[in-house]
Amino acid sequence: MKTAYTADQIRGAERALMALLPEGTLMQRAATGLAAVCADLLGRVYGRRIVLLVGSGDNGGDALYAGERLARRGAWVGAVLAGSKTHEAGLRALLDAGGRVVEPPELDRADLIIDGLVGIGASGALREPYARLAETANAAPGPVVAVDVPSGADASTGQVAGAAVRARVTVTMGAYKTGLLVDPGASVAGDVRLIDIGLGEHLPDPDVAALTGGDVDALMPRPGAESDKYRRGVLGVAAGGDQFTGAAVLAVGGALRAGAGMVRYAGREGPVAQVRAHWPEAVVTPLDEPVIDHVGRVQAWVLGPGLGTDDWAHELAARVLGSGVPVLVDADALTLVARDPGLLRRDAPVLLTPHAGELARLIRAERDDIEAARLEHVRRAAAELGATVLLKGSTTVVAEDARPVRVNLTGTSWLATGGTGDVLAGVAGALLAQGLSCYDAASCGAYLHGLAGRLAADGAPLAAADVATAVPAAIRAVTSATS
Ligand SMILES: NC(=O)C1=CN([C@@H]2O[C@H](COP(=O)(O)OP(=O)(O)OC[C@H]3O[C@@H](n4cnc5c(N)ncnc54)[C@H](O)[C@@H]3O)[C@@H](O)[C@H]2O)[C@@H](O)CC1
Ligand SMILES: [K+]
Repeated sequence: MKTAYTADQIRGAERALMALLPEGTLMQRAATGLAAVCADLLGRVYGRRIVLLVGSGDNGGDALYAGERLARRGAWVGAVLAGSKTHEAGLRALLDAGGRVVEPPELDRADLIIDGLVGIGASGALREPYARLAETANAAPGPVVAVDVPSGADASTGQVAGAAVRARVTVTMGAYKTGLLVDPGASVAGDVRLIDIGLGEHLPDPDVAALTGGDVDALMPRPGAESDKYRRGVLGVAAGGDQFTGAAVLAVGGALRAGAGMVRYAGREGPVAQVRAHWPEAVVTPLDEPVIDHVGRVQAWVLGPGLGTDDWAHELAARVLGSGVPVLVDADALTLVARDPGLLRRDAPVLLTPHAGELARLIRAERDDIEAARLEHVRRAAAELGATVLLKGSTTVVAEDARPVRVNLTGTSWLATGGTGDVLAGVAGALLAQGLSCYDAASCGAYLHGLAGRLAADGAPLAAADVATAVPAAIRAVTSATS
């Protein structure tokens, strides 16, 4: 599990550790790690031009001491002092090592820029002159290495309220910060390298966590000698309408590839014909009326992709949510639930899988506000709706009351194409039917779906059906990486 923490949590751990160590030890550890990453990025240190952006706090101190180390290895190092004050001992160390104080135009001639403007001590949008320096660094030809977090991205939330440094690499101290795993912070952080400064045992329970392939492998249900198709998990899919027949095909396709023992599809005439034609493996029940009594036993339902939002769909949603098994609610069913929240009053677990627009309707918020503060809104939704919520997007996040938010790191922008959400619903639904909790089914489903997207895209456009096809390869990849 890759775990991440808020600024306050990191500060608490740092205080506990600092009490045990001579003053300045942690900053020296941080600077050593930072200088090593910079040297690695440069390839050759001697004779290279390195410009430090130095803010008034300890983030600037880290940059200055790393600059000292690089200057001792023969680099030309200049520091732009941006704050009203400067870490004095750090500046002295840099000057003693042959470094110098320079003006911002030097940024344009740098082979490497180190962003030590602000770290976990930042509050709010970058003020001047920091904001302007961040923009200048972004426009300069040399790569930027951010110290701890890219200045301008909130360490605790990943929110970017104004200008922010766009880093090639972020060297983060002691532990990942939440804002490095969640967009937009994650996308300005570049490649994140973690420097161990010894915080380990002082860290509390994480704020957010990201599954690794090994975690998914450990959570994935596997058939045993005693398994049969019923015991492996039967998923019901109530999706598709006469208008959107493809959603049903894609959701069933995702489910069939993710290990369900059986997929039962129930729907109207149009999608029934399509599902039958694509998936002879699925057990298909045409519905004349919106009832599910004759569909057969299922261990979980996927409800909603392409279903429509008319009275018929509402009645079917009420029947499915009235069943006693876990239900994944997606797409049109989210619209139905937003209109009629009473549908969610049930004892069995619910997993909601909205994108930002759908979540906006569910919790009466603005879509843009949700995109800007994904963690805050997904947590609020889980608490208010009493459900597990998977918020889709450039970083997919999964919230359930009182658990760390799970962040998915496997996605690719190529997945932003029609129908991939239907496949995700099928994959996560199949995991629910196999007995995973909503929290695990959602986060493993997002992981496998993202990885399948990467495998299917391989740097080129993909169609949603390709993602479903690649799900077994994604499962194999997590298994072979850990066996
Ligand atoms: N505390 C520790 O033990 C360690 C801290 N380390 C470094 O120290 C950093 C934290 O240092 P600090 O607590 O001094 O805080 P920072 O250096 O992150 O920032 C605080 C300074 O920035 C200014 N500031 C805050 N928000 C601003 C904004 N929006 N625009 C412009 N200026 C703003 C404040 O006035 C203050 O002077 C970490 O991110 C890390 O880089 C590392 O050296 C590891 C050890
Ligand atoms: K920084």
